[in-house]
Amino acid sequence: MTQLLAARAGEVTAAMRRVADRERVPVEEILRKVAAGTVVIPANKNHVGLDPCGIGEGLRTKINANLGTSTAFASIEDELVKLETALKAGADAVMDLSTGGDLDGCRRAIIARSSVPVGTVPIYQAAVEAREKRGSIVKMTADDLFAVIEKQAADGVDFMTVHCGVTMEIIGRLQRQGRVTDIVSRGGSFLAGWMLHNGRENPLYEQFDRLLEICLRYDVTLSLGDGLRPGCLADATDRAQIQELIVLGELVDRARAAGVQAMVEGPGHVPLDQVAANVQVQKTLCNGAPFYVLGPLVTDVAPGYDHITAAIGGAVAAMAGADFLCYVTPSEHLGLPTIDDVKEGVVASRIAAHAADLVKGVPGAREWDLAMARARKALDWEAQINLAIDPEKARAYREKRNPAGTRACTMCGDFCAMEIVARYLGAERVEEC
Ligand SMILES: C[C@H]1O[C@@H](n2cnc3c(N)ncnc32)[C@H](O)[C@@H]1O
Ligand SMILES: Cc1ncc(COP(=O)(O)O)c(N)n1
Ligand code: MET
Ligand code: SF4
Ligand SMILES: [Zn+2]
Repeated sequence: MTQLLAARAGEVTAAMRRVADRERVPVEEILRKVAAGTVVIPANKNHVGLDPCGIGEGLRTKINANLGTSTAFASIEDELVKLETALKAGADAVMDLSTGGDLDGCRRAIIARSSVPVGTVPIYQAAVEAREKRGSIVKMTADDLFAVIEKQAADGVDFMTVHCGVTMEIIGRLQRQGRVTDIVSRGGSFLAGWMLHNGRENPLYEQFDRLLEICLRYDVTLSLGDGLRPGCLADATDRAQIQELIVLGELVDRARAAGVQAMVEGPGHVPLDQVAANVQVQKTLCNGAPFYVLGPLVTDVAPGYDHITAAIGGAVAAMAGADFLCYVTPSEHLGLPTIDDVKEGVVASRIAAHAADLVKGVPGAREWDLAMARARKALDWEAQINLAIDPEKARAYREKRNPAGTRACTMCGDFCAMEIVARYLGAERVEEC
């Protein structure tokens, strides 16, 4: 039974109890929201060692770190170090997006070592294998694709990105309307290429029930992919993007009816003044399904700093109701991320999520900031470092720029505002400065 079917039957699962504990909300609320489909708990029955995590309405905003090999960098060991780095930095979920080397080995190693939910995009492996075995991606068969989905589900993948909304009709609309960057989704590009070359409809759309049957058996959560997301500000919120979202909304209904948990993926490159509208439209078209956004990146011109462009968009999106932020690292648009990029990406994304949680009334969010403010006022450096979102970085700065034992910091030195005011205003009031 899936979490969704259990919730609908009124059965509180161990995963629901754990999510309720972690979120500090009553388990009845989790049960009600899982039953309604506005919260998902991606938890494959075969993922041993998973600490269940809830994503959706009213819960802490979650963040995902993308990992995985590419053709140029195919070392599993490197990706396992990135996994450790992402977990230590506070990622709530990870995705294995490998396309190079031993794909089965990499995925299995990541699942075995990950306490957080693991996602994949099965069309990647299907495409890589079609090229190896049949000479080209377009020679992939629908059965090849479903065999990969079944294998990854059996391995314990908790959520899968499936670009079911890339249909012939929408590709036609995209071509007629014209775009600057056409299709930037990797999975979307594989499917569109396959469909146009073979003159056939998307098998993930055509055989959606076959997909649901697999997800039902393992309790894989569907992450309905945005194969037609905009790849630049100029293409944002266009007809193709919105029509795909309409289709994804219909598929959410079908997934729920079948007892399969579903969330929906969103953009991408979006100007700041369209971010909230994108979230609102997703929420209405998809009947409150959790929204999983890539960024959004609010400008196209900052390669090397796209963790920042994405954090700006992510904060606004989460404030408007997005539930799950996919990190973007400083190496986006430039190359496969390094270990340092993974850390920077996770922290930037967590800052965006927390900034939104502060104003969404998420339990515990304001208390964290208040504790930091009190530690700052008390010039309690140990507490400030421990409360920091990235304690390692905070400690390094404190040590680098202050002689040991300094009470204030070298920003103001002898003229520390906190110290001066404490003398005249605070409990430690003394004679004179
Ligand atoms: C959809 C998102 O996935 C990222 N992405 C794609 N493949 C990988 C990988 N192997 N490792 C990390 N990130 C990846 C892209 O950079 C994009 O931001
Ligand atoms: C939020 C989000 N969106 C999309 C993808 C898949 O990537 P792609 O569509 O490029 O295959 C992803 N992993 N996460
Ligand atoms: C397929 S990797 C590139 C993804 C691209 N940066 C995007 O915006 O979606
Ligand atoms: S990130 Fe690089 S490889 Fe991926 S679509 Fe953009 S240019 Fe191509
Ligand atoms: Zn991009």
